[in-house]
This record gives sequence, structure tokens and C-alpha cells, in this order.
Amino acid sequence: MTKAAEIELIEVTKRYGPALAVDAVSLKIPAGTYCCLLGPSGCGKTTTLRMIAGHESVSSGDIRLGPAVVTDLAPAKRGTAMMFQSYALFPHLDIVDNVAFSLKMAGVAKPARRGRAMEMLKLVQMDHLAERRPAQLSGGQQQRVALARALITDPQVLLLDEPLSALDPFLKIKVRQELKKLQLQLGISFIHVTHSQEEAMALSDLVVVMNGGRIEQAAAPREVFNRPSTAFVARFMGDHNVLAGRVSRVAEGNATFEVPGGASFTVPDTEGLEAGAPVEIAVRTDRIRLGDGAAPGCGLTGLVQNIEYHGQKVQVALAAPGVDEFAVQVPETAFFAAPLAIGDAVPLAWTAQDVHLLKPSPAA
Ligand SMILES: Nc1ncnc2c1ncn2[C@@H]1O[C@H](COP(=O)(O)OP(=O)(O)OP(=O)(O)O)[C@@H](O)[C@H]1O
Repeated sequence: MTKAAEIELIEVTKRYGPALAVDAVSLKIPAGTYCCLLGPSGCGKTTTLRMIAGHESVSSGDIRLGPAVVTDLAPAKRGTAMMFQSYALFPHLDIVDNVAFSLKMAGVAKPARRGRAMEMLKLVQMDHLAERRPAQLSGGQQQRVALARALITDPQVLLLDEPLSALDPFLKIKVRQELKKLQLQLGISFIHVTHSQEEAMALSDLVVVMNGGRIEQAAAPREVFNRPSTAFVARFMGDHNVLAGRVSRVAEGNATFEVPGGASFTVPDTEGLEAGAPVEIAVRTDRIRLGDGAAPGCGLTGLVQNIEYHGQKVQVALAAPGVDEFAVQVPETAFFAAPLAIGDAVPLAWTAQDVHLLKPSPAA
């Protein structure tokens, strides 16, 4: 039985010539964690995953798995296994032999390796199709085979490179649930690369948001969503308005924040703000009240630019002086009780507790 192990990246850097793909990333992933590396294209998440797998060398820094430093070990010697985005199944081998392949390479005799492969196929509910070839399987089925093939080596950590990206939206949600169930059942860590904040929030114990080769924030999904550390994280996670402005006054645990258009409101001064300092704040789009006679010091007036019906919610986009974009999510019933039209001027209100102060980005 595999023992789950903690994984640690210590100042891990990857350079391709002059380009810095991953920049001194340090991260601890406790044993038995579902971790998603999340970020836009080019942020360095695949390179980070490939360095953990040993498919990419490290320019500097170290990778530790349990007590062992694995930085310079071959992929098969690390205790990790990787499931590739394309599944990379051998078309000429049947499913059992595909799954058994790494045991064949390790010199395990045929009956033993095929027996073990059948156990793995049972684990992913694919034992009934064991005699087929990859081309005779659907995308979702091929993916389960690829999972079985990665798990046959008893890894302490399973690495998944965008495992859901080739699946249709319905299958994506089904396979996502199966991945989570499997991770809980095996008790090992899964490290899963994704572009999708929804996928990361649904699956993860630990979300690692990357930008420009650095970690912007690594925390539980609820923390990342409710307390995004930077404007980048707030925008990438979505459902937040980011406002840039400056502090005009600080008094008794509160500060006054001014946007360039002249509106000002109170923000909680949890970080020791100084008057005159440039600051960015975030306010969740569902925490804003529309059409409320805004309490002084807590709001803006916006002009409705666009209205989108999203089912349970209606998304209203507004323009306000000195504010780039501003969106409000209104529950469906509340919206249609007092509908708005494009061009309406509407007061926007929120409480100071719903204002979250952002820090400068480490990638800046
Ligand atoms: N073999 C390579 N040679 C040169 N540059 C590379 C190489 N591989 C990656 N890069 C660069 O390193 C940076 C990080 O790439 P990486 O693939 O890790 O990003 P990513 O976040 O996984 O993006 P995507 O979501 O598009 O896969 C990018 O700027 C990329 O162009």
C-alpha cells in the first residue's frame, strides 16, 4: 500500500535561455491533498508540474517528496506518476497491456502485471472493456484507462495535466467528481493543472494561483475566493470588482478610500494604511445592493451599460467615474421585482466589511 507523502518545492526556478518560466516558487503540499495549479496560459503551471514529475529539469531549487530530495531523480524513481492531457495510450496495445506497460518495463512477469492491471481497471470501472484497443473507447473511457495506467506504479503523488480539457461539459463534471472520489479513496495527493477557476474550486483542498511564473496565492478555495491576495487573483477568480484608488484619510481602524472619479467610501484599515497611499480593493459582485439610497461613505452611482440573464442571477454591468468596470450580481427574483434598463443611473451600496484590501502582485 502506498504511503501518502508531503511534497515541497523550495525556490524552484526554470529558465529557458533568457526566459523565466518559473521564478523561485516555494510551496508545501501536505500528504493527501487535492491541489490545483491554476492560472492563465503561459503562467508556468505545466512547467511546474513537469518539474515535479521529472520530465523537465530544474534550473535551480529543490523538490522534496516525503523525506527524499527527488530533484535529480528519473521520473520513474520519484514516487510520482503523470497522466497526460492527450492520455498518450498505445494504439496497437489492448487496454490491459496499456495499463500494464510500466510493469513490463520494470520486468514484471506477464501474469502478474496483467493481474495488477485488471485491479487498476476495476478501480476506474473499466475492467469490462479490458480487451479493447484505445480507438474503440470514448474520450472519457480512454481517460480512465490513462488514470489506471498512471496509478499502477503506486505513486505517492499523481500529476494531472489538464485532465478534463478534452471532455464535453457534462462529462467534465462527471469525471471531475470521479477524480475527487478516487483521490479520497487512495489518500494520496493529486496535483492537477487547470485554466478553470470553477474546476479548481470544485476539486481542491489547496488552490495555487500562478501568474508570470510566480505564486500569487496558495490557500483553500474559500479563502482564495473570499480573500484574494492580489488584484490578479480577484480578477482571475471572477465575481469581484477591483477598484484602484488612494487612501485620503485614516482614523480609528477605518480608512477613507477615493477612486479617481471623486467617489469615496470607508474601508476597514486592517493593514496599517497611510494617507496618500495607492490601494486596490475588491468587492464581491453579489455583495452590492442596487438602488439603495446609499449610506454616506459606502458606495457609488453607476450607469447601467449591459444586463445579462444568467438564470439564478442577473449580471448588471455599470460604468462609474474613475472605475474601469463594475458588475453587480442580483438574484433573479430581486432583479425582476424592480427591473433596470440600460442607461438607468443607479446608486450602489455595500458595507465596509465587504471591502477587501488587495496587496501588490509578486509578479509585478
Ligand atoms: N520548451 C520550452 N522552451 C522555451 N520556452 C518554454 C518552453 N516550455 C515553456 N516555455 C515558456 O515558459 C512559460 C511557461 O509555460 P507553461 O507551459 O509552463 O505555462 P502554462 O501555464 O502551463 O500554460 P498553458 O496553460 O498554455 O499550458 C511560457 O512563457 C512558455 O512559452
